[in-house]
Amino acid sequence: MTDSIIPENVSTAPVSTAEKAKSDVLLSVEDLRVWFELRRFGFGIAGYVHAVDGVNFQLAYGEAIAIVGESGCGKSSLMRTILGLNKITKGRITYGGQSIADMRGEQLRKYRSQVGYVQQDPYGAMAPFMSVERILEEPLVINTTKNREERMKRIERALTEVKVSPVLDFLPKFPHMLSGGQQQRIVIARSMILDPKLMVADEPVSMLDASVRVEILKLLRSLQEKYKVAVIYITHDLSTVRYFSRRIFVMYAGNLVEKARTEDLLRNASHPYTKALLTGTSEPDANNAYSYKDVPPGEPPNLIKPPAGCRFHPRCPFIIKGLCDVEVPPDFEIESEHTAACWLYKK
Ligand SMILES: Nc1ncnc2c1ncn2[C@@H]1O[C@H](COP(=O)(O)OP(=O)(O)OP(=O)(O)O)[C@@H](O)[C@H]1O
Repeated sequence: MTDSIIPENVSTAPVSTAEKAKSDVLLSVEDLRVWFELRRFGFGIAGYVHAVDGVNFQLAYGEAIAIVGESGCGKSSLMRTILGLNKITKGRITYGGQSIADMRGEQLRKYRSQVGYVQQDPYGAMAPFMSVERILEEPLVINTTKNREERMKRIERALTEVKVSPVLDFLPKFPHMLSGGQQQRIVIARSMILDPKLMVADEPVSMLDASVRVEILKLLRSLQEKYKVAVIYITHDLSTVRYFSRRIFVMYAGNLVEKARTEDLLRNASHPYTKALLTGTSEPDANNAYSYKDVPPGEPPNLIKPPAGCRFHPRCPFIIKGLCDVEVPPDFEIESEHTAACWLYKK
């Protein structure tokens, strides 16, 4: 185990409630806003892209969640901010109780070593001139595993965990010599090699052949369960999350509009946008060829000037005029561990 910046006595057991005791919370995102400046040549700031705009959630030790939403809703901006790559405009992210914006030097290095990252494009994620051995050895060298023998043991263990075999055959290979699925296994091995407490997987299977997607998701799931690593799985594809995460957060135009346990969200989707997403999710059912699905028309809003009130109101078939187009809806409780930011659920 690498040096931890969080107390060692903290439980890594799977969680059962969303309202976690403080000591069970690994990551807390509080009223997070990430706005990107739009610059006009020579005339300063012309406006802001409100990519993440008031996001709140807590992630427990060892918990797997999915953040689902269509392209441009702010998923990657949220993920990059958690990784410390985007500046926080407002709000806070804490890890083990410490604000990541306040971390400096050694503390920041330790935080980064405890957060694994699996990208969408495995080939782009690896230096093409480095062998598998060097790709996996580099984080160990940077994070002061001085002993070469120890490094090799960890590399072999990581490759065995991601089911790449025979291990020794893969060590001298370069990324272009591997299939897409094998490349993603190496990226996963690299993300796990420092024994992270949190892994962020950004569309990890969307660039892979359909035949290997399930295998890679199952692998991530089994590593999550075995090592009790918390996972944030980011995807636009609702059909893949049901096999993966304990909770689903639905993101629309910079906001999390619905949060629920996976089975509750699929059984009792409440926000009109979630319903639309589910309607648009294809199931491998031959009868679908004969059915018509009524998906709400329109496009996601421009995040430079998002609509007032609920951001989904211009597309919503259930709009309450004078309310939805004026006031931002808070999270209303639908059932235990299930909220929807929609005025339809005001008591
Ligand atoms: N560095 C940046 N500067 C300016 N605007 C940005 C920047 N990064 C993202 N954006 C904008 O923020 C909004 C959200 O983008 P983001 O990539 O987070 O969405 P996404 O849901 O991950 O979409 P995708 O799946 O297509 O990557 C988009 O309008 C995007 O153009």
